[in-house]
Amino acid sequence: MKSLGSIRRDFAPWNDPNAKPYIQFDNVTKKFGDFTAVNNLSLTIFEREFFALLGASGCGKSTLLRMLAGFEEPTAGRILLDGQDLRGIPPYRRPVNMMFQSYALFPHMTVENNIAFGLKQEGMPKPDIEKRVAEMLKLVKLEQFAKRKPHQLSGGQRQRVALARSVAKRPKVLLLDEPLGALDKKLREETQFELMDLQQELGLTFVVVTHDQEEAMTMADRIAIMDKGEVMQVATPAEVYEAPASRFVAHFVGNVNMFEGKVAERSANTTRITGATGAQIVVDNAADTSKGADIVFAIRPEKIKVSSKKPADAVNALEGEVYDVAYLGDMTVYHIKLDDGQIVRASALNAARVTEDPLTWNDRAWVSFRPDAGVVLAR
Ligand SMILES: Nc1ncnc2c1ncn2[C@@H]1O[C@H](COP(=O)(O)OP(=O)(O)OP(=O)(O)O)[C@@H](O)[C@H]1O
Repeated sequence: MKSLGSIRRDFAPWNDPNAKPYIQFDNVTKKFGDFTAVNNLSLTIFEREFFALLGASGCGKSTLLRMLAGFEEPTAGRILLDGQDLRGIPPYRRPVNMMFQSYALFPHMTVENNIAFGLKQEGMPKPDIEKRVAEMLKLVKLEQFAKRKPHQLSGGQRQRVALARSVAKRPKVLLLDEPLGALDKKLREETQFELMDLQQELGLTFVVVTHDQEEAMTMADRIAIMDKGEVMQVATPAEVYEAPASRFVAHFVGNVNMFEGKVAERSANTTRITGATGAQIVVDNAADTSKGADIVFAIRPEKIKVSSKKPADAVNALEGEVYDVAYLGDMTVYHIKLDDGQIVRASALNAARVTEDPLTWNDRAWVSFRPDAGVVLAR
């Protein structure tokens, strides 16, 4: 596959066969009574990685994090940190810290005392505490708020205090469970970038739990997509989006169109697929597709072009009718009902203010796409 790399150009230890994993989940199962929250899961995370656990509510992502922190023990399997089995090691003796949401700040304490709290408990000498707190305040850009109490701060500022408090002890690994959950969209996006900067500046390993795919895509080096206590795919955001391993992952992250059919013919480089109603498309060869096999071609909306006339040079062009148009400002989303009844979603960036070939409801339209614009998945 062509470069679907990490956002940090030179950081991809997972591709280096000699790189040693920092955190290892080794066939980990967690049961609560009869219920299996995490099912025989294996996963490796590297030092300095920003790793995201992404999944719907109840898929087991918090349970995984809590086992790493030491608040729960696995029912079976092992968790290793830097080669050491963590079983039996209490939370406070693990080089791991959990960042809780900002409402866990002490309301009666000033910002600086909130940040200093864990250091005092640890018995750090006073001058060292003062130095560390000053460093932390600078890091999260809250120097002028040191003497305020949490209720005198905005939501985003409180979040930064919570962050400063959790990194003050210099844990090697910081665990973040829905860290930006309490923030509104705009602030959330800003804070995502701040978190990424902070992680790089401190050289820490971050494991973040989120159910927000955009958040995971924005921040993480790699994402583990979870479902029902199992990992469905672990990959970079670009790989998860452009090369989803399964229909589940393709649907879970972003929008996707699925063309279902049987392999009609395979030539050197391409596979011809015939759909249920006889329409044919040509796609790049996928591994293991023999003639007659049931397959699905998954393609993202922005890879599909919509036009009023049949594009002369398109390998794949299917005709239909404009069913819906949604103008979103930066882009326009079309729903095209193909003549075989399938509805295709296509999105076009509104790069110019005025469109030359505007399409509207009930217009005849063509959708076209390249053979390499999507991925072939098993049905
Ligand atoms: N202490 C417990 N006792 C019994 N069941 C539990 C316990 N903790 C978690 N579970 C169950 O395990 C499953 C996974 O929970 P977990 O908190 O890991 O999910 P999650 O993916 O983090 O979901 P959410 O996004 O809603 O927090 C859920 O069905 C939950 O009800």
